[in-house]
Amino acid sequence: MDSANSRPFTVLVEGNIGSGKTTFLEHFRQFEDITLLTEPVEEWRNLKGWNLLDLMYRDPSKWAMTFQAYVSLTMLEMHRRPTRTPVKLMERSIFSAKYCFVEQMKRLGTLHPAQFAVLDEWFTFINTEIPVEADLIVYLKTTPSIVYDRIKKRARSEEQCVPLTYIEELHKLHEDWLINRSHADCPAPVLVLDADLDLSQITEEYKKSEHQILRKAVNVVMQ
Ligand SMILES: Cc1cc2cn([C@H]3C[C@H](O)[C@@H](CO)O3)c(=O)nc2[nH]1
Repeated sequence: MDSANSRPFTVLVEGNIGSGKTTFLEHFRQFEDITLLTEPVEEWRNLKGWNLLDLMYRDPSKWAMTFQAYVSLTMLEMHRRPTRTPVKLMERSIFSAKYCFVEQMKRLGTLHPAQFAVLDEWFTFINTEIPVEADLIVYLKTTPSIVYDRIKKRARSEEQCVPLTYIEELHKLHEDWLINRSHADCPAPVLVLDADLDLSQITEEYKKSEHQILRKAVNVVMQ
């Protein structure tokens, strides 16, 4: 692919906490035509020694702004990262930052309206000034109670205080964005996968998306 003037077919992998996004991306590590960009959680857990993820969950009102400002920066860096392969799979995006997590914290009041206004100005600037393309969104659709149990089993220490209601609200925001299509500035088609399936059955579900993603890779390479 001539990477000088064409860009990779970009797939955003979206879903609630514990919906299996990392597992989904790992399934595609077998293909050399695809670049995988996983969510930089380790950067959020250690920015110059500060665990912003932990600070945010322990005291959301104090740290939500700091955390979401840094998450958005890392997402923007991932959107802009040059990719030599015909296909790029990204875990989450500046769109889920805006429509799911920042929106959730605004509604919960852990982001003050003035803080939300600042983040929203950044999102508007990014949307108008910096081309963030998405060609397909893979939505790992889950049931809140199922991912809540997975979060408990996964036992990521910072998340153990997350209540089921938080997961339920995040689910509604994902559904609003990706099923009801309530936001116009992310027009990419959405492929919905049933991510409630457990690991033994989920590979079949992933194979459904392989065709859509790899076919695009072949098309891009053949151009
Ligand atoms: C774009 C974006 C991703 C993201 C993840 N998170 C949290 C949810 C999980 O507990 C952890 C890893 O996804 O980070 C968040 O609070 N805000 C976010 N915004």
